[in-house]
Amino acid sequence: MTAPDEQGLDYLEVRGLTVDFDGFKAVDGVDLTMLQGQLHFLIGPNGAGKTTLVDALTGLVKGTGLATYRNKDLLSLPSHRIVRAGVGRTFQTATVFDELTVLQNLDIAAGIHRGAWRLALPRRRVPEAVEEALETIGLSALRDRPAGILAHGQKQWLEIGMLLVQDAKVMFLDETVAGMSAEEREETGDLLRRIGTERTIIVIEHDMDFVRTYADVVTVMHAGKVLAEGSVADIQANERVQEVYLGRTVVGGGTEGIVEGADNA
Ligand SMILES: Nc1ncnc2c1ncn2[C@@H]1O[C@H](COP(=O)(O)OP(=O)(O)OP(=O)(O)O)[C@@H](O)[C@H]1O
Repeated sequence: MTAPDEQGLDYLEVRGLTVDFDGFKAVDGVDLTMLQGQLHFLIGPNGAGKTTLVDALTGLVKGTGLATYRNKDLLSLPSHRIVRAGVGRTFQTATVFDELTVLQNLDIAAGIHRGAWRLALPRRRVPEAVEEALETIGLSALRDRPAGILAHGQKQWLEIGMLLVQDAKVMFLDETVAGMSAEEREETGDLLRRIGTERTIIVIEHDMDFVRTYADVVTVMHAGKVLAEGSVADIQANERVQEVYLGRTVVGGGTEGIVEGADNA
């Protein structure tokens, strides 16, 4: 098989990633390869270590092992250098500035690549990347409105827009569709597919309908470790995954369902 880089694809490689909180391994020897162009979902019961894994890869907690992106070892970089290396994330709770307009939020996010003195200069026109991001996230018409008036789903899209203008090539999205309407979920899934072709996107998700509809690859975590990885069908057929989610083995090992009863896991 040709290696991803030989095909000109970007990827993030994680080997033996461990996060130890005073002797408790919240992430315990995780190996993962996340490839550009695939929507990669990270699922698992509460406390499985999903957010801690992302925290370690984005410099918020200390991890050991290896995490390589474009020849950079993410585990040795402070969080602001990880952002500059092209790796960004959203949080479970939106972190937009409510009093600032949609445009100002994007402009500030775009500023991470400008020096401090240039950031202070007045801007004559909206940068192209910001215009493009507004269009992509579907908020052009609301550009001059304060972010505080946005609906829940729109705030999440603005956060994604902020990653776009930061030129994040790797995006970790933490429970992005939680609390969204069915329509907003569909729009979000379409948005992820559109921006995902040129990026490496990893979504932490509990909404199994969303996972089933949009995932190319699913990694299931349990107790800090990778329990299983594969397509949605592979994961649904995996008895260990069924046991973890439902606390029992499904009779007949049915493929439908594992995750059917697990939406609130
Ligand atoms: N700073 C910390 N100190 C000690 N333990 C922590 C810390 N942060 C997280 N943990 C523990 O690590 C484990 C993994 O937590 P984490 O939030 O990564 O799980 P998760 O899979 O993201 O869960 P959820 O789906 O509920 O967000 C949990 O047992 C949690 O209590």
